[in-house]
Amino acid sequence: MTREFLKMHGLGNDFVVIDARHTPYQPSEAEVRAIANRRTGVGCDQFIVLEKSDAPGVSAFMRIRNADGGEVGACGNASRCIGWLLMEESGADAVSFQTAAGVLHASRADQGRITVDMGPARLEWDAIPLAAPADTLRVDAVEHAGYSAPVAVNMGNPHAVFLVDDVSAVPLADIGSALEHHAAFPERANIEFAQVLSPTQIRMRVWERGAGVTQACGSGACATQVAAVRRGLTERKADVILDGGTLTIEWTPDNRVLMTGPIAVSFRGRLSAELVGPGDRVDA
Ligand SMILES: N[C@@H](CCC[C@H](N)C(=O)O)C(=O)O
Repeated sequence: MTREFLKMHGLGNDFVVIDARHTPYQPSEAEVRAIANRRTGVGCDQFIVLEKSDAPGVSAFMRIRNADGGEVGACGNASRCIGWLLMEESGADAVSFQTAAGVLHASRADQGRITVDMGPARLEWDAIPLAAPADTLRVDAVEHAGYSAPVAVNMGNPHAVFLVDDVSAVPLADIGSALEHHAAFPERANIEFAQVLSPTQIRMRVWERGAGVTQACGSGACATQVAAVRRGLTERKADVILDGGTLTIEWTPDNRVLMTGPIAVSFRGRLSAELVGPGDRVDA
């Protein structure tokens, strides 16, 4: 038998989710790329594997891989999806689970939405990480195609947020890759362009590391709200409007970043035999 998967998304940022809590599954980068391929595979922005965790007080471990196969520390939209799955399974209204970047806490919010405490925003240059010491409020070393001095924030993964006057004018697909791979970011970076509409509303577009332009990025929305508060542009709680919909983000005075938004299940399926090597098949 091949592996069963669940296709889920958060505001159009979509995931193939595999439950490997009983039968371990660690596909190679090439295998993840094949599954994520929208023409020949299932198609997704991120590939999520739910694994067993022996850590106290957590329900599972969430492993996150980008469409390019690389493993990363955070994915806000998938965290809401996994939080919801684990709560549905247990019947609880709150759950904790582990990621490579730390333990996350998810809970039910209004209108079927899910809140995830995405943990602290890291703002030190070497936590982003940047290649050299710099003020993360304006990283002057970064300049490309007329866009410069982003705010750098680590939300378990690296983000560079450019605050601009007109986000719709940004040629994101043309310049995203060069910024992701800028020499200032030794681990590459997720790139956000954001326009503050009011003290409680931001419009944001994203180029994700390892995935390109996506409909939404939860950790990117968190980084954007942190960046806007740091620049004195928004209140502590604001709506971040992405191409795929809206997330409410609150950066608390004790440095927790709370993200609230919807989740969706698209369909359940099985990976075809070509996408799963013989060694990774599961018993019927
Ligand atoms: N879509 C995600 C972020 C996924 C990881 C990111 N591309 C990275 O490389 O760090 C989100 O919703 O946060």
